[in-house]
Amino acid sequence: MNRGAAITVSGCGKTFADGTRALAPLDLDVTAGETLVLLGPSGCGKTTLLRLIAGLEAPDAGGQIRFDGADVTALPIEKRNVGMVFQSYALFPNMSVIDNVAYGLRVRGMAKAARRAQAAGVLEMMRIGALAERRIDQLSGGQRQRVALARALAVEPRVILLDEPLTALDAALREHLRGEIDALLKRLAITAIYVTHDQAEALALGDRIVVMRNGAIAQVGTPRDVYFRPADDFVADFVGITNRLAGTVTNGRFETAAGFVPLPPDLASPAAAPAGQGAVRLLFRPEAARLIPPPEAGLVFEVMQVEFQGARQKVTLKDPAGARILVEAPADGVLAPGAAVGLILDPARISLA
Ligand SMILES: Nc1ncnc2c1ncn2[C@@H]1O[C@H](COP(=O)(O)OP(=O)(O)OP(=O)(O)O)[C@@H](O)[C@H]1O
Repeated sequence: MNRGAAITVSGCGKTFADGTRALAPLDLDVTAGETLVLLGPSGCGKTTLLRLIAGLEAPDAGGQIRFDGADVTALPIEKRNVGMVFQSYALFPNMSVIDNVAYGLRVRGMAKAARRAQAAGVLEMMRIGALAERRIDQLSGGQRQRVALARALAVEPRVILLDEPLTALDAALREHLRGEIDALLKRLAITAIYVTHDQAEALALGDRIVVMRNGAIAQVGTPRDVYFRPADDFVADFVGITNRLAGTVTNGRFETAAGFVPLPPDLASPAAAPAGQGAVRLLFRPEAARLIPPPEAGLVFEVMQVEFQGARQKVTLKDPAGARILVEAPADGVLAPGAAVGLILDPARISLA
């Protein structure tokens, strides 16, 4: 069963009263039931976009937001059937856990016994039933965030909006809760929009990721798209380490100082060539390359540095023009600085810029 709403954002920009332009007018389609992550550096407009979808903020004139086709632009948050979770929890500190979770149901006029039963069910689902009668100020950060999530889900929203919900927690707990949230959102098949500046969180949780920059959308894609086929340098650098080789595209091959790379058809066609032509750059991630013996390779590099990490090793390589790249390889082969190595690139994980 899919109980999530499809969301359409059309021409929604936001300029605040003081003249700050937080969002340029943008379009975005969120599929019913998906988890969409808004990823980007501080100040890029993620929270503003989330607040427009929530109904906590109105878009500039001309913007429109629809849930399952129905225009909700003029509706306040309480009429949109959305649940929200914030980094700061925003719980009532001196109320019990179960009263916090039942709060939204009380506001909707549900009778006491019924709302407590429904809240207790959600607490069980989140595996914090034992905390029902505790006060919020007696809970750990991770427990508070579970309560905040339970409260958002208790009203059975069709959309859940999460703004950096794990940022206040320590690394181990963050990763653990991330897994729980992921499983929960998939099980409920609710539409979720999740704001974060943490790329690992975005890659792990998102069905799709919207990478934002300066109030605009830089790229929308699956985690694999965004990671392996970043739309531009900004996306490539924001979402991990990227190698860049300078060269030219000729006859379906990328030619560079270290040799050549055969291009897959979608990159070799003239239509795929970056604007301007002439010199282009080939982009790939450290793990998209495999080391092989030089005679078998189109690309040959010199080993500069090897960092042994147990199962894997990080190898810094230099091409004849002096450009450096970083490759991650299994640690089974011993590499000596100064040696020549061949490189083969996974055609599905390279891009041109
Ligand atoms: N109420 C407001 N009045 C004026 N400017 C605002 C207001 N709210 C946000 N801004 C500005 O709009 C821009 C986008 O802010 P927003 O909070 O959406 O960014 P963000 O990507 O969520 O950043 P962060 O991760 O730091 O929360 C910023 O320059 C911010 O200072």
